[in-house]
Amino acid sequence: MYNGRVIICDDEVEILRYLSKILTAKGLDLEVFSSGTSLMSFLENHGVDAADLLLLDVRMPDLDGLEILQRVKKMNLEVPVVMMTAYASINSAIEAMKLGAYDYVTKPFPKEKIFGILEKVLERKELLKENSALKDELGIPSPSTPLVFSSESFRRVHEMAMLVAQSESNVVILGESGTGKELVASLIHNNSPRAKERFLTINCAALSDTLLESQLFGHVRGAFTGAVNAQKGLLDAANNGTLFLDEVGDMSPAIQAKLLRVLQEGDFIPVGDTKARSVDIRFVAATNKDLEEEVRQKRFREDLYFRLNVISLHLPPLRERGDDIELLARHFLTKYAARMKREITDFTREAMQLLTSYNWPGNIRELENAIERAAILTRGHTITAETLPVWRNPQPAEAKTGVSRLVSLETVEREHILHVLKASGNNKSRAAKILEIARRTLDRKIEEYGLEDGGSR
Ligand SMILES: Nc1ncnc2c1ncn2[C@@H]1O[C@H](COP(=O)(O)OP(=O)(O)OP(=O)(O)O)[C@@H](O)[C@H]1O
Repeated sequence: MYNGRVIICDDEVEILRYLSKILTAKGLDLEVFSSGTSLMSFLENHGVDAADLLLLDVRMPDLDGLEILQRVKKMNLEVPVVMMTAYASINSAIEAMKLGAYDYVTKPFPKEKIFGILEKVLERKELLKENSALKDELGIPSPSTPLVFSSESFRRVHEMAMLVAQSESNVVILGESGTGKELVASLIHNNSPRAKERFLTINCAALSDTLLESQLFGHVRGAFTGAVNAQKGLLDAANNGTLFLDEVGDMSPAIQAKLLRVLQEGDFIPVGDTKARSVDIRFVAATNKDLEEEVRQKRFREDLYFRLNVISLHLPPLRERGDDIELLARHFLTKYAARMKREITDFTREAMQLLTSYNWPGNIRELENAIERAAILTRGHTITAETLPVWRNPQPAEAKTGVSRLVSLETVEREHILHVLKASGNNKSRAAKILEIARRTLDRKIEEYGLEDGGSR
């Protein structure tokens, strides 16, 4: 018998029946969904609700398993995700592993396969518990990724960040998606007097209001439907340390008001509680929105803006960082070649030329994905231009919109959306942000232009 909780999502009723039968027989608690959208609305409102495993079908008509996996990762929901796939879609399973899935099973699978995974997952949970207790005792700071740069524009930001780190001031980091805002926030923390304390992060755009509120402030038992146990919030957990508020510009007015109290009074009240708790936290916030404009439009509170924005850092987009493209490309090549145990050591001149002449709307994250992909596709010791297919054609945003190519506005829009979707690893939330349109608008356009299957129409 096992002691745990599993969430299952599959549109095939037979599979749901089979899994429900074998898992409940082992004493597991289940939460069952027959469509991706119903699972997502549950996750948005309740998080993973202390589940130990999420079993997710890859192919579902309404919402693809891979898209759900990406959203789960973006929401920082801590649950191992196991993808269930038909043999024919094994490529999606491999893609899922790259996106951070814990494992995958091919249908039809014997029950021993699922039990084997469950045992590993439950054992891992125990280990993590011990581990985090140990880390708490020792106060070990989180390890940080090295910042790679040589450009003058980034050197100035780095210098400023190191200076700012010494102070106790709150900081706002501005910059396009994927420019390294979170990495710079961790650099500030790791070089600050709080370095031995925790650095915690939360993405304010990825969570529903209710979930964001309870993640930040915590809640008492029974505070709302589904709050089976009391839960400490991130403000409690980050006490004496640094809290990174990613996409702060997307915070609702109600949560902005509650957060302002923390900044002004140094205390907060968990959801459903009556007593305030004092905290001492340094806030680093990031956004790719124009916060001043948000304040002018009355979407972001001015008082909160002034409290957070004591110092602001502006991260330049990759296309304005000159030599950094080559340096970063080499850095990621070393990283992924080592990870794949492959001896790939260089780029052909043509490949490097493509990399340095591209405009990188998804910035460093896009570059990193591109190099990882190229390393997978490369057979020899050198990355060739052929492994960078996205850039073999001129970019729609630039060259294709020139007068020499007389096409309709619709064609340009379709191509550009497709290009940004690819560049963002098919992450629609990120693509919508790059395109500066609402996620709903993007969904509508994807449907309109038939881009769901990668635009093969
Ligand atoms: N200077 C750098 N050197 C090495 N890696 C970097 C650098 N800057 C960013 N990265 C890597 O690029 C990726 C994106 O960085 P990060 O998540 O910090 O960007 P972001 O601006 O916070 O993105 P978003 O706005 O989408 O949240 C990460 O994997 C990060 O490790």
